[in-house]
Amino acid sequence: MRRAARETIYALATARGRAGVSVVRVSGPNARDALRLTRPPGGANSSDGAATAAEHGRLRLVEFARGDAARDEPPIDVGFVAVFASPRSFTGEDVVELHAHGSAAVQRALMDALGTLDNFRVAEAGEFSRRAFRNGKMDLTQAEGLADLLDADTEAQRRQAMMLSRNAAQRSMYETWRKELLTCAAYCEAALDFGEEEDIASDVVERKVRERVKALRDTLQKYLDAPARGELIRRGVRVALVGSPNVGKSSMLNALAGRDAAIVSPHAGTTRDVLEVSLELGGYKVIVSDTAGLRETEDDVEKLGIARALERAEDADVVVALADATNDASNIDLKALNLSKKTIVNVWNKSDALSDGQTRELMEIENETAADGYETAVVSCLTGAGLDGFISTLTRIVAQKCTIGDDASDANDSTLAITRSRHRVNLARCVASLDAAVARARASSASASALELEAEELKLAARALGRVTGAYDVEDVLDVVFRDFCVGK
Ligand SMILES: Nc1nc2c(ncn2[C@@H]2O[C@H](COP(=O)(O)OP(=O)(O)OP(=O)(O)O)[C@@H](O)[C@H]2O)c(=O)[nH]1
Ligand SMILES: [Mg+2]
Repeated sequence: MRRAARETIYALATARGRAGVSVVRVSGPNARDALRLTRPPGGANSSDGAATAAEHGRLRLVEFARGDAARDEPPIDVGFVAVFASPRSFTGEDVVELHAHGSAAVQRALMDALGTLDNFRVAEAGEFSRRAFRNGKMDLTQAEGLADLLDADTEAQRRQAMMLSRNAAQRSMYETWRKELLTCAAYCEAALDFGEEEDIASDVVERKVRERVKALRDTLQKYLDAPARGELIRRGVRVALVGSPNVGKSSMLNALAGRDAAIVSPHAGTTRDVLEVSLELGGYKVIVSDTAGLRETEDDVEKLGIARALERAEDADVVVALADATNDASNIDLKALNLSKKTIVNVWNKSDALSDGQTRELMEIENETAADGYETAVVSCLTGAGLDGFISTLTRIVAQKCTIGDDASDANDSTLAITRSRHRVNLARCVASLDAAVARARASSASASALELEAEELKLAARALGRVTGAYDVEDVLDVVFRDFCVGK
């Protein structure tokens, strides 16, 4: 999919379809040729200079025409043109932006006209950003941040993406760590160079390298062990609604979604498959799954549905275990499910149908389960009673999962260290190499070959970190990072 940057690329930078304005972006060595499609307002014969003398970054009012040959033809549209001279542009190349009216016909006519220019072709998805990366305008973590910003639905996603794309905060974390490792590797090599004097070698390695490597290893491990807040904010906190058939799981999904997303019926076993709804709670993205009711069954389709429900519960960050408040038998045995480490909320639904005696009994059970560390709620999806309380409990849990206690700087750090599985994999690789380095050092203290191997492991560890920002092995990761971009970005 990689094509030469010698070609000039163009694409619609704004969404396709009807809008007030749409922007076509052109980037590459011949980008200024796009100015040949522009002429001063009033036609070719009015005083010249609108296009060719365009000032860097300034919008100029122009007419768009089909090309040099058709100067006397009526214009395609009237709009603005802006020129960003290399290297002061998004891609680092010469960039020209054509701002026209946002209609399908104008967009098509402009794109067709650009297609007639020599060495021009339509951009591939993410190609502008890829060129920006190649020209050193951003590193991979910033490119990922930009992709996240384009995808951001919630406030927390937007904030995190801005931090990644603008401040290069993630890059500086990884670069600091990488430099530390390269420094340590350099000490090892320096010790090797003075190898004849064994004392110097062991002294340097012992004091400087080992302590520093161990400290860094522990720091990185801390980030790996910390809850994956950055990832959670990006992909959303997963909440699974599980319970016996007919307890009101689908009713709860509909109540949370504020619409009839799932079928509700008095027949036990109505929901067979997993149904997902995305919501925003407290500024965070939440994905709620309605699942098939759990019970013994001979029905093959229902069995499949139940298997999926259990899988969903295991994958979820929060499990909402629903039961029918009027029916003790509807409580599921949570211990039988593999839900260790999950946050569990016990919800008793249908509180509207409780007798006074049942209400008292339920309150006792509620107190017991709360004492066991579970969150609890008593609600009625039918009347809406208790739902506000339940939703604020859920919001609190979601916010806790996405943020961290009091130390704000620590919160930012641990949220930013890992925002994608790509980062996690490389961080884990780095820690593995550091462990290997420590093991080498321990196995044969300060012998020349051990030092050499130790330096090698440290460089491998540094390389794993470099992969995150794009300092190494760029070709392997480019397609992964840029594949999610749309055409025109
Ligand atoms: N009285 C009362 N009935 C409710 C309440 N919530 C749900 N129901 C009824 O309970 C029945 C089952 O509701 P569903 O939401 O379909 O239950 P479910 O847990 O999704 O059931 P399955 O998909 O079969 O597992 C329906 O007839 C609902 O109208 C409630 O709060 N009070
Ligand atoms: Mg259902």
